[in-house]
Amino acid sequence: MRAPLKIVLVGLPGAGKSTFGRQLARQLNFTFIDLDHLIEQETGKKISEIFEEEGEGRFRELESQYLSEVLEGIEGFVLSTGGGTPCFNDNMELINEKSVSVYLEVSLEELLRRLSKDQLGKRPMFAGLGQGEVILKLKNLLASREGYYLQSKIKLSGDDLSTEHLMSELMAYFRS
Ligand SMILES: Nc1ncnc2c1ncn2[C@@H]1O[C@H](COP(=O)(O)OP(=O)(O)O)[C@@H](O)[C@H]1O
Ligand SMILES: O=C(O)C1=C[C@@H](OP(=O)(O)O)[C@@H](O)[C@H](O)C1
Ligand SMILES: [Mg+2]
Repeated sequence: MRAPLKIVLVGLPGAGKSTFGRQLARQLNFTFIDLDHLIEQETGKKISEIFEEEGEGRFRELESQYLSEVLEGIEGFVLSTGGGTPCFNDNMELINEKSVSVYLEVSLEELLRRLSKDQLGKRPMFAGLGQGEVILKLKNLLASREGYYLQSKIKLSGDDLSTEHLMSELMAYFRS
């Protein structure tokens, strides 16, 4: 039987939720679920196509729907959310009711470095923006979203987070 533990990673785009989540799930021998990937699989559309063809509102509906399906379903998983997931509907409340939420807090400078190397076209939040506009967008997103992220049960700060670090924070959380 799997440990009855549900870990949900939140944070801005580029924080490493998808990358770190996969790594953590492998180490814990848990199921890994990436919410964006699940939505793409279930709808047969890329996230960018959903934004372009059906609008952000429809994406947020799908996001809330699949979030609650995952949280009500199996045990023993690491779920990487999208950067906006905690900030719409009652998603953050649900995440905290059902799981151990973890905020990956990464500096804006490091986020910018990572996203600049990435294909920004895949990320609708940054589509069509130049370098100067990406940093401004990140700042605005942080200002409007940080209040949700900070409701997480565990906060991991730093640009070089390791799974060992998260494991020790998780142990401390369960001991307290
Ligand atoms: N710890 C890290 N150090 C350096 N680059 C990273 C790290 N984690 C992720 N990245 C890179 O940053 C980009 C964004 O990572 P990703 O996991 O997609 O973030 P998120 O899912 O939070 O948006 C990717 O190109 C990824 O390879
Ligand atoms: O910040 C956002 O609103 C979004 C972040 C994306 O996920 P990542 O944080 O994994 O890039 C994805 O869910 C969608 O493009 C919207
Ligand atoms: Mg991701």
